[in-house]
Amino acid sequence: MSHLLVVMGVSGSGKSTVGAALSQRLRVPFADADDFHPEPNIAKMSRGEALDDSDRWPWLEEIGRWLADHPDGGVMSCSALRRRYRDQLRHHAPATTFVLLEGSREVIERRQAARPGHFMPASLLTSQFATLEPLEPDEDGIVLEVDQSVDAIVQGYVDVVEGRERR
Ligand SMILES: Nc1ncnc2c1ncn2[C@@H]1O[C@H](COP(=O)(O)OP(=O)(O)OP(=O)(O)O)[C@@H](O)[C@H]1O
Ligand SMILES: O=C(O)[C@H](O)[C@@H](O)[C@H](O)[C@H](O)CO
Repeated sequence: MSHLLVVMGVSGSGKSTVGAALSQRLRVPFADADDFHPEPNIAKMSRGEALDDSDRWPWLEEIGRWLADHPDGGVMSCSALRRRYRDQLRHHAPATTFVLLEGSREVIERRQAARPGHFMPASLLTSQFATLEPLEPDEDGIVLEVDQSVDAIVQGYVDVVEGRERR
């Protein structure tokens, strides 16, 4: 079975950390959507301004192309906060599974505060939570709670997928 995943969620939910760990466990390539942002997007977030749909559109096109280029499997860490962003990615790569890292504002805020030197200011967390649209029933998705170790989150993914295969 091939694993083509987008690890999604708000800033600080652990997308980069969990995405890298999942790619190792599944032995598939990893990429981080943060590395695909054009410079003006990084500058905007660094100023404490949230990205809007028009900032995200060309960036999501790049992410979609990466997914389409990895039909045999891959893990991409990408916020993918809105349903229409996920639709845009699925347009490029329909087989993508979205893994939502879900956590309380309290836990995620604490982790962001403890993370040194990242361009994303903690002040944007309110807009990140406000923008996040949960996975809908017709989306291929898995929700994992972030308030556990990275190994436990990875194992949670494996357990869900193995459970699906047995059915
Ligand atoms: N399960 C976990 N347990 C403890 N700490 C974690 C866990 N997952 C991530 N962290 C830590 O929380 C911080 C945020 O994680 P990470 O940078 O992976 O989030 P992110 O969603 O990729 O953020 P961003 O989108 O802003 O880049 C990091 O310092 C990371 O080491
Ligand atoms: O859609 C968004 O608002 C962006 O992707 C942000 O979430 C950042 O890229 C990232 O999470 C930085 O920390």
